[in-house]
Amino acid sequence: MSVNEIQHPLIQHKLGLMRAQGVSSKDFRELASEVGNLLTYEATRHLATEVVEIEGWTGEPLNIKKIKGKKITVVPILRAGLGMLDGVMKLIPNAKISVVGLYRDEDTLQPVAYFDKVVSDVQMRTALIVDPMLATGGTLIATIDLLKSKGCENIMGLFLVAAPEGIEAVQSIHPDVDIYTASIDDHLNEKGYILPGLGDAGDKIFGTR
Ligand SMILES: O=P(O)(O)OC[C@H]1O[C@H](OP(=O)(O)OP(=O)(O)O)[C@H](O)[C@@H]1O
Ligand SMILES: O=c1cc[nH]c(=O)[nH]1
Ligand SMILES: [Mg+2]
Repeated sequence: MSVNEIQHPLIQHKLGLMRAQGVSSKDFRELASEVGNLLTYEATRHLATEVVEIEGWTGEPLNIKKIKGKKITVVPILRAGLGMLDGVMKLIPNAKISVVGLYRDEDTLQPVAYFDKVVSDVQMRTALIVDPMLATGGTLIATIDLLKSKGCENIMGLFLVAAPEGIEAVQSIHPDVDIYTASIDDHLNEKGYILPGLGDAGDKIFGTR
């Protein structure tokens, strides 16, 4: 498993704006999408390419590079993952989308699964899980369990913010999954919120509460 904290100035600048007290839902949503886009650029850096011959604009044969072999399915985790989805899809518009729905029980902090619609050929694809927050890791572990139970073997996750506790939990159970995040934050508080974190990302994206 590789854990990648992306230090790009654009990502750090945009994430900093998201952390401000009183940030509007409109700004938070736009920034979540933009950082999701930039994280996708980083996470796809190592996709294999192959050379194929085409007819170039002069009519002469020309060798170009195309992304090779395995295709991607993007896996947004409802609800908050939807806030990053359009930014991700702008870079990989032909990817299939596998939606999963889980929420974290506020008292037990355990993930509760309520929906999944995973593409039928997920075993032939790289899954790119998308969620703003990796806190205790329970939601991510449950999502990876689901994808693996359907035969998916290549899994990556994109997160705006990740807690060290959650990364460690995921690493101990799913050491093969690569993580890309804009920030590994400090710690979880007693309610399982990431500090300094972003607060409740789902509520900010959807304007609830
Ligand atoms: O790592 P964990 O401790 O499992 O917590 C992370 C999960 O919590 C948040 O979702 P939430 O339960 O708030 O659902 P929502 O997206 O519907 O707001 C977040 O978007 C992750 O899915
Ligand atoms: O800090 C956190 C932890 C879980 N879910 C969130 O939205 N924020
Ligand atoms: Mg939430």
